[in-house]
Amino acid sequence: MTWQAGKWLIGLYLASTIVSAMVPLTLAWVTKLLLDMLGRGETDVDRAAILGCALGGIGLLTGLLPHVMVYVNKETERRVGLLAQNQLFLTTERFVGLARFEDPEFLDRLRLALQSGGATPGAVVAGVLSIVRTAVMVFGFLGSLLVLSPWMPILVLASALPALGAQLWLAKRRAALQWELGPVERREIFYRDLLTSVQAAKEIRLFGTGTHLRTRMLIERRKANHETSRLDRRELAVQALTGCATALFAGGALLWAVLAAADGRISIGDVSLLISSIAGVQSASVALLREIAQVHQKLLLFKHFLEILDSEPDLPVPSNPATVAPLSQEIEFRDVWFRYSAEQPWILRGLNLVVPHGQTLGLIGRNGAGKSTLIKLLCRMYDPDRGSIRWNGVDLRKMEPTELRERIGAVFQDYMNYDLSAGENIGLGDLSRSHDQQALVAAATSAGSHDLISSLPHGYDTLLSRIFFAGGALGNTRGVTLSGGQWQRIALSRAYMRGSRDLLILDEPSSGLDAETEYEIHVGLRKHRRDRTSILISHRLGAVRDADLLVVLEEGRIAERGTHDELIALGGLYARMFAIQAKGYRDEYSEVQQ
Ligand SMILES: Nc1ncnc2c1ncn2[C@@H]1O[C@H](COP(=O)(O)OP(=O)(O)OP(=O)(O)O)[C@@H](O)[C@H]1O
Repeated sequence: MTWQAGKWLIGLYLASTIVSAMVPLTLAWVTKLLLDMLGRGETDVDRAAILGCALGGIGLLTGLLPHVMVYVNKETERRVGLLAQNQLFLTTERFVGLARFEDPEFLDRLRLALQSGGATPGAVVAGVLSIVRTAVMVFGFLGSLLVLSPWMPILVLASALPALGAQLWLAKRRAALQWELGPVERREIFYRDLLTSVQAAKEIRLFGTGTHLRTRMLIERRKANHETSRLDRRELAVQALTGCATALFAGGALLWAVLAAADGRISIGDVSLLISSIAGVQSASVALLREIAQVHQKLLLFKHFLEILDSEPDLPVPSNPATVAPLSQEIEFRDVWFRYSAEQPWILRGLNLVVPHGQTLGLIGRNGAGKSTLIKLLCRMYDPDRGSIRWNGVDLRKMEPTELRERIGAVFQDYMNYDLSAGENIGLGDLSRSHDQQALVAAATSAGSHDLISSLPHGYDTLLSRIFFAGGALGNTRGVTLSGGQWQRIALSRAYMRGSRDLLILDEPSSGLDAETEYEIHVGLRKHRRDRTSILISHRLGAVRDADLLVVLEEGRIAERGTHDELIALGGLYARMFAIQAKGYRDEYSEVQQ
């Protein structure tokens, strides 16, 4: 990935790494040669000038190289970050179902992948190169020490081994801790987002829950802090121990050098070389150990990124998927059983239902009966656990979900409000026509939102947002805030952008609409539905009564089915619910009359 991000960057980084690794060692040797020359009282001006120039060059490189390396490192991280982010979101786009996004473990992994994926490949390459650089330095200095005394490099290496073991253990613990703290940190983020989101601000103020939510957020933060500071303390203890060992070793070596120089066994230049080498080895090995541990930890975290990239598709699609033909026959639910997970109860229990092409199905039932679930299965957001759903007789499992959804227009109960312009909000329904003004106006007119949009300050270009400025040609113009029912009409317009699709699904399309608008929309819908297949869910029975087939769901089973008149004649749940709603309207009407 890093190679893809920029080959020349890697080349430049590698070159500066090797040169910077040679700098301290060269400096130590040039200094030794200069001191020895001065010690011998030599007056070779040319040699002194060469050594002086070498020192100047080393100084220049010492000043310049770190900045070049920081720049190259940051540039690599930026480029790799972009690539990694793209790959991660491409992969999540390939999860065509919903189950993954309702799985806490997946969400924890995704968060870590987002955190580590962007920076890790670049950081690992930088870390590995830095390891190479420090290793070159360490071995160069060890070589210098070998010239002075054969046992000194062995002692240095032996003293570094326990520190390496401890650093690797700490790195593993850190990576594990980040995984363990995933749920804690996600809950903290949840409270933090609540406390700063405009959607939650109203309720939080009304119910006075701000302090309560802030306390909960801080509890999560404290839990995370407690664990991380425990690990930091362990790291401190390890570093203190290794620091003491290093200082003892350096002191001993220095003492030996001074005594050896006093005996005339080594020169002043050798003492200088030994001091530089010991300091060089020790600082380089501290850096080396830290880099090894950090790269190790980053690779452990990067595992989450790779696991997401390698995940199996959430909804299996055959290698040769069936083409999704225009709906010409029927949609059939054949003995469909479904539950959201093995630990949860059955939501649909052996459902058998046929919706013939060109007809309208009205779905009715109490809260939690399974109506929206049935719709989600029909859009192949999940697969049934048992039984099958068939489109023109072909099992949806044999189809590519994205191709199936191309044939469906839908408004879900929990539709989205996008902080985009009114036109964009509607255009998202069909990106291929999102710039077709006529199509946008036609969809908005069918859903009763054209007059509303026309009355906005910039018509279809008006930004519908409380949290952004319009930007572009409209500069710092504030967005417009719509009411709940107005948003619902925009969502309905979005579905109408796909109005020519084979199947139109509307889950509670009019729950927030005023009576007049609801009436207009239903008249429009009736016209639109003619000769088209549609499924309508509504608790307002007046809105679905003229459907070709009404189905009452009760605890995941079909309790009643028939036309409005048949169900009224049956005198069951539908008839009772209809009577209660009709009575409510009649009572209110007679109160108004009196
Ligand atoms: N993503 C989900 N994960 C787990 N359970 C779910 C999920 N979505 C819905 N359920 C459960 O499935 C049951 C049926 O929900 P569904 O939304 O299909 O009901 P509904 O008939 O549309 O209800 P309503 O009229 O209130 O909209 C409910 O008990 C609900 O708790």
